[in-house]
This record gives sequence, structure tokens and C-alpha cells, in this order.
Amino acid sequence: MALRRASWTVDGTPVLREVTFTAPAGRTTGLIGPNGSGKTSLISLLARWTRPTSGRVLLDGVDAGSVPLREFARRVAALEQHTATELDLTVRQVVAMGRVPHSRRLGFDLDGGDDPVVARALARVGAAGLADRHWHTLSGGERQKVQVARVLAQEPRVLLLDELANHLDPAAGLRLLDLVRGLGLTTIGSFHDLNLAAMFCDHLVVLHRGRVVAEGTPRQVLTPALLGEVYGVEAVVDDHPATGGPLVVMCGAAREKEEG
Ligand SMILES: Nc1ncnc2c1ncn2[C@@H]1O[C@H](COP(=O)(O)OP(=O)(O)OP(=O)(O)O)[C@@H](O)[C@H]1O
Repeated sequence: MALRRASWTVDGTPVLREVTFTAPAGRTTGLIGPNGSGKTSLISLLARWTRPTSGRVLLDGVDAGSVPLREFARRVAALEQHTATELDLTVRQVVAMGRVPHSRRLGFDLDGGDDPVVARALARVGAAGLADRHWHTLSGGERQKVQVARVLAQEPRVLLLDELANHLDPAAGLRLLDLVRGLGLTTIGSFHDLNLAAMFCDHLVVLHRGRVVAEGTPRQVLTPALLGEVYGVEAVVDDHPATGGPLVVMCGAAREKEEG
């Protein structure tokens, strides 16, 4: 999946500015950048929840907007940062929603009844025991796992993950990221935790005020100079003792510049 000079402007305010990058096929691309830099907005463009004001979103080399929606949903699955909390559905039904693009009938079996893909997806994220629970009774971390099961049930080729590690304890976050990486899909995810991004991504794209300001491997991108410029932090970048990749150690935040 790729963006070519994609911009998104809301009420005259540019949120994304001429963003261009290609997510390597079958690899994990991490979007990083400070609060408000445009990560969620970028995922929204890729997921077709919003349209670029100018520029293009490409899926397999063609304009993503020209791919019929059902076909698009068979190829691309997205995990939102905030999912509705008030759904009156069981967990199995939520995961079964991932099967909608594959259903031949109009409508679909909301119970996900005998669909083995639904059961398998729940088992893969360690949430089989939650299948009959009501969605609105789940904790934040349990919801996150169930949403991952939903996107797995969609059997996509491209995965878009906005803050996958949100709400998850360290072990649960690492397990889900391991699972996702092991799928070998083209994955694009946003991260606040730079060390998780470094561990799980082959490629990083750094956003700052809606622009791409750096791109490359975690080792190329995560430098003290870039972290200072983009995040306003003093940081040391060491070698991770387990992965051999970069390990970011925050030493302090520079004073915030006053607006105006
Ligand atoms: N629908 C909208 N209307 C107006 N402004 C918006 C809208 N969506 C996003 N923005 C603004 O665009 C900017 C980028 O927001 P976005 O949510 O993409 O950033 P982000 O990098 O995901 O931030 P965070 O790390 O805080 O989640 C922010 O200043 C936000 O207020």
C-alpha cells in the first residue's frame, strides 16, 4: 500500500501535507510521531474512512478509491484506536463482523455460528474463553484482543493498526505484536512506544506536523538528533540487548515552546 503526495485538509487546516511513502509488501511499517502529528489521520486515509483532499492512496498500484468497497474490505482490514463501547453484541458476533466481506449472502450470520475462521481467530489472540461474553462488559485490553480477532477473521492482505498496543499489558502487547508480525501481511501501524516500534517494525515513517520527516529502518530513523527535533526529548540510543536493534532511553524533555 502506498500514498502519493496525499494531503488532507479539514476546515482549511492542513492535517496531512503531501505524504508519500510505500509500505513494503509483507513487512511491518510503523508510523511514529508526536501527539497530533497525523498518524490516525493517515490510517484513516489508508482505510478509506476519509478521502485525501489531494494526492492518491494506492492499493496494489491502483487508486484505492476505485476498488469496489467489498473487494477493498477483503484485502484491507483496519483496527481503530477507539471502538464503540456500547455495542450490544457478543464477542463472537463482533469477530463475525470480520467475515462480512466474504459472505456470499446478503446479510450474514451474526452469530458467526459455525464459522471456523471466527473460532480460530479468537483462539489465536487468546480470547476463545470470551466468545459468549457481551462486548460492553469487556475490559479495555480484552476489547483490543477481540478487535484483533475481528481483523484476523477478515483474512486481509493488508492490516492497518492504530495503536495496537493501546490498553494492553506488556506481555499481551508483545504477544499480539508477535502474532501480527508472524502473519507476514503488509502491516501499517501507529506507535507511541518507540521501543515497541523498533522491535516490531521493518520500516519506520516519522510524521511531524502532518509531514513525513524521516523514513527508513529503525536503526536509520531512531537517532538522538531526530528524537530531539521531532519529539523535543533528550535521548540516548543504545543497542537492545535481546534484539540487537536500537534501544531508546529517554533522558528528559526539552522545555515546550510557548504557542503564538
Ligand atoms: N475531524 C477532524 N477535524 C478537525 N481536526 C482534526 C480532525 N481529525 C484530526 N484533526 C486534527 O489533526 C491533527 C492530527 O490528528 P491525528 O489524530 O491524526 O494525530 P495523531 O498523530 O494520531 O495524534 P495522537 O498521537 O495524539 O493520537 C490534530 O491536530 C487533530 O486535532
